[in-house]
Amino acid sequence: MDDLRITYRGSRGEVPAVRGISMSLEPGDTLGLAGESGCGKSTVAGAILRLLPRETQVTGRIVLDGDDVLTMSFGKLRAVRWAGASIVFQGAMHSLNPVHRIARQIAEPIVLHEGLSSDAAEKRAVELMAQVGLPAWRASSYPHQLSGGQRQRVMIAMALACSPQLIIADEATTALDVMIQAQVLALIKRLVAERNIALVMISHDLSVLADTCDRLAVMYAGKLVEDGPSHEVFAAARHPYAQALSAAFPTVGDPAERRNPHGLAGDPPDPSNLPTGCSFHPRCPVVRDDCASTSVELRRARDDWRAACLRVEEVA
Ligand SMILES: Nc1ncnc2c1ncn2[C@@H]1O[C@H](COP(=O)(O)OP(=O)(O)OP(=O)(O)O)[C@@H](O)[C@H]1O
Repeated sequence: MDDLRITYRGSRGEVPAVRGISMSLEPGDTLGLAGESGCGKSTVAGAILRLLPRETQVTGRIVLDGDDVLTMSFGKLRAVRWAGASIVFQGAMHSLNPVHRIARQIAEPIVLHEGLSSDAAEKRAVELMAQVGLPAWRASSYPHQLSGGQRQRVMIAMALACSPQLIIADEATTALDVMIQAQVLALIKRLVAERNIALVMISHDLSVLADTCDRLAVMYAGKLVEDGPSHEVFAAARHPYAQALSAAFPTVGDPAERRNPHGLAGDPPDPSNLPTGCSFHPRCPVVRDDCASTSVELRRARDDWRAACLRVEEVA
C-alpha cells in the first residue's frame, strides 16, 4: 500500500478519512491496526477490497500479488475478492444470509471462484468447518441456530475458503465474550500461520492485537503514527498517542490495573477540521512549540520501527 489517501464525499461535504498511508506485508506477516474510533481503520480495510461508496475518492496504490486493486477491472476485482483477499467483519449475523444453511454459505465463494459443483463445494465446506472447530452436523444449521462465536467461525471458514493471500479481520472478535474471543483469536492466529496467509487485524483493543500479531500499527486522524514490533510497541511505544493508547489497557498479569486509569484527555479531531502541524498536538502531553506548525511523517526509530513524532529520539 503506497500513499493511500481516501476522502468521503457526501451531504456533509468532504471527509479526508485516510491521509497518506504506506505499508507492506509479506506472506505470513501479521499486522494489528489500532486507533480510536473514527481514525480510519475500517476505511483502510474497505479500500483494500474496493468496498467503499462509489463516490469516495481514493488515490495511491494497493498492490495485491502485483496488481493494483484501485485500478483493476471489475472482472479482476471479483476474482481478487475471496481468492486474493477476504474480510471477516464484526457482526457475522448481519454478514450471513439468514435463510441459507451454513455449509451452503461457505460453499458459495468456492462455487463462484473455483467452479466446483455445489456438492463438491459443500464437501469442502464441511472440511473447512472442521478446521475452524465446527462439527459436521452443523452443516445443515441456519445462522440463527449458532452462537456468536460459532457464527464468527463460519465467517472465518468463508474467509479461508478460496485460499486468499490476505485476510482482514475487522473487529472480528469484539462482540464475543472474553473466553470465546480468546479461542477465536487463537484459531485465526493458527490458521494464518499454517497457511502462510498475511493478516491485517483491526481492533480498538491493543492488547488483543499485541497477543495476535507480530507487528502493531497505530493510526491517528487518518495517518499512521507508529508501526513496529507489537510487544515492544505495546510495552514502550515511541509516539505519545500510541503510548497513551497502550497505557489504557491492562498489562498481562495485571488485569485489574490500568496503567492510565484516566485515559487520554480530549477527543479525536474532526477529520474535516484537523489541527495544523501534528494532528495530535492539542492533546499531546509532551507537545512543544514547533508541533503546531510542523507536519511530521513517520521517522525511522529503529530498522523495524517507525514513529511520527518530532521528539521520537527523545521519547525513545
Ligand atoms: N460513508 C461515509 N461517509 C462519510 N464519512 C465517513 C463514511 N464512513 C466513515 N466516515 C468517516 O471517516 C472517518 C473514518 O471512519 P472509519 O470507520 O474508517 O474509522 P474507524 O477507525 O474504523 O472507526 P471505528 O473503530 O469506530 O469503526 C470517520 O470520521 C467517519 O465518520
